Amino acid sequence: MVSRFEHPAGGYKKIFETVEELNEPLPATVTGCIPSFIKGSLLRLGPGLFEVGSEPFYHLFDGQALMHKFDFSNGQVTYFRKFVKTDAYVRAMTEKVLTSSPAFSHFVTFGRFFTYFKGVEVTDNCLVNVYPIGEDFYAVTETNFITKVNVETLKKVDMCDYVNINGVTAHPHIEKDGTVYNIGNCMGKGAALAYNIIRIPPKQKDKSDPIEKSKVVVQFPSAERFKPSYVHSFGMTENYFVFVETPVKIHLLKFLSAWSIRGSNYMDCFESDEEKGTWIHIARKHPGEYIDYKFRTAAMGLFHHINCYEDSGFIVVDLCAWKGFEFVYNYLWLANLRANWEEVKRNAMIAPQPEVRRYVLPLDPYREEQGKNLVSLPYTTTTATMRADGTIWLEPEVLFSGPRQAFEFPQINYKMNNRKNYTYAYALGLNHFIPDRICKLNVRTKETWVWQEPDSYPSEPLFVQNPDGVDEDDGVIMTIVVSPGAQRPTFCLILNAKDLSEIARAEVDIMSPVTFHGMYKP
Ligand SMILES: CCCCCCCCCCCCCCCC(=O)OC/C=C(C)/C=C/C=C(C)/C=C/C1=C(C)CCCC1(C)C
Ligand SMILES: [Fe+2]
Repeated sequence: MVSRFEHPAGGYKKIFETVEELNEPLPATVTGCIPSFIKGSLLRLGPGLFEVGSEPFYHLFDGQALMHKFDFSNGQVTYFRKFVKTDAYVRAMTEKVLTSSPAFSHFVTFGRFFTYFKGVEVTDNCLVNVYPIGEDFYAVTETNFITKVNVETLKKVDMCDYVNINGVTAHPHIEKDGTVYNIGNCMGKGAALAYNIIRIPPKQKDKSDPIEKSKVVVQFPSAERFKPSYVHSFGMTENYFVFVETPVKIHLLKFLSAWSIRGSNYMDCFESDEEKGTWIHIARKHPGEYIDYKFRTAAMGLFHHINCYEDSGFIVVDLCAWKGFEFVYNYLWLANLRANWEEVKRNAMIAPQPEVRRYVLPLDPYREEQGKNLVSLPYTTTTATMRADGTIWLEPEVLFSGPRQAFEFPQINYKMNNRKNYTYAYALGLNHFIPDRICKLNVRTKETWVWQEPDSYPSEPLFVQNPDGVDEDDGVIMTIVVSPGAQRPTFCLILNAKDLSEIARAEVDIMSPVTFHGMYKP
């Protein structure tokens, strides 16, 4: 599952360049045969504006949110994109005029692009993901601001108006009835630091906005009094929430002062705890109740959970880990990503290394004597051992490991197998942080499949189930690929999820930048 390609021509630099939005959809050229069940839209978010006037943004996550849409109807495909008209975007466009003024000497990535809320400035630049709440769709980042969209920007919503939270992740779990669960930092407001799980109910019979009925269902305590960890996603089984508290910490003082110091960047708010390792917490879902088991493991970075499920008194937690305590975002400066290939490789040599891992958490950890492995699931080498101090030490099973070859931005057949003992995971392959292939992993046998083409840069692979299918991998993978040297450089690629063979592609004669996350809207 490692990359077959080197990228000496540096074509990947183009996916970190500014593009313009469109005024109307572009028709795409289709090759192959689009499956008849693909009738809907592929929606994706990412950065689209990487500078303001002559002043550049510096970090991958600073670019202004651009929403992409491929529409599928009767085998015909169109492509459309629009910047989300957030306050951050409007201010960037205003600054664009200002930067031509000689009085404007120093551009501040962070301070200038954050909007005020209750005395603290927080960004609404929703470049990370899009997901449904009730009958609406929201473009999101990781702060308290989410933006209602239908490609056009509809309205900005502040989650602080409804729940005690300082941000929510871009990775909620959504149940079959539309109930949304999410997690976010809760920085005090009279209480200790914590992480709150919130629940947004599904579409309401009385047509009211479900967001108004959002509730905190359970709270995880913070390992450190003044330094919460950065949280990007969480796990959810039938009956439990799983929260991995990594050593990447938000330094609160720096966080609060960052807004008032010119030249400060949100990357300055993070620091790594080199000693604490990783704490894994669980909580019961119905009713919400924190369970004070002290699961501990070695330091790791974590952005994306793959899947979590219960099996015979255990919780199985599969995730895309990054070894060690260093923050991977420190390697995602645009200067690093736009560097020449040899330098890109050199940077990735010293960065944390990726690994797909399985952890198993015993739900009854006190039944065995100290020092014995508590995990008795027959299909995994994972261990959990009670120690004298009452902590339970976890050792993972490695499901996939390739130095500097990440299996990241993972997806599963969420509809059929989320929260279940599943077999297949799909992901974007990162070659020294450059996205250059689509991967599939059988988490039981560790068998792998790859789709890859020279000088082509795909994005997160979304799984869409064949409605007539029975197997977990009866369906297609949809991804947006950018091939900068091609005549039609952007295309939506549809792969057979069984073996990652190509079914169809819909190409447009326009360049596109990188996208992070998105969804298929039937
Ligand atoms: C698609 C390919 C990209 C190419 C390179 C990728 C390399 C990736 C390597 C690891 C995986 C990383 C996954 C990251 C995925 C993602 O989508 O990240 C986007 C995250 C963003 C934009 C985060 C923004 C966070 C903000 C604004 C946080 C604000 C906050 C604080 C700084 C402290 C207090 C809380 C609050 C307000 C949330
Ligand atoms: Fe993410």
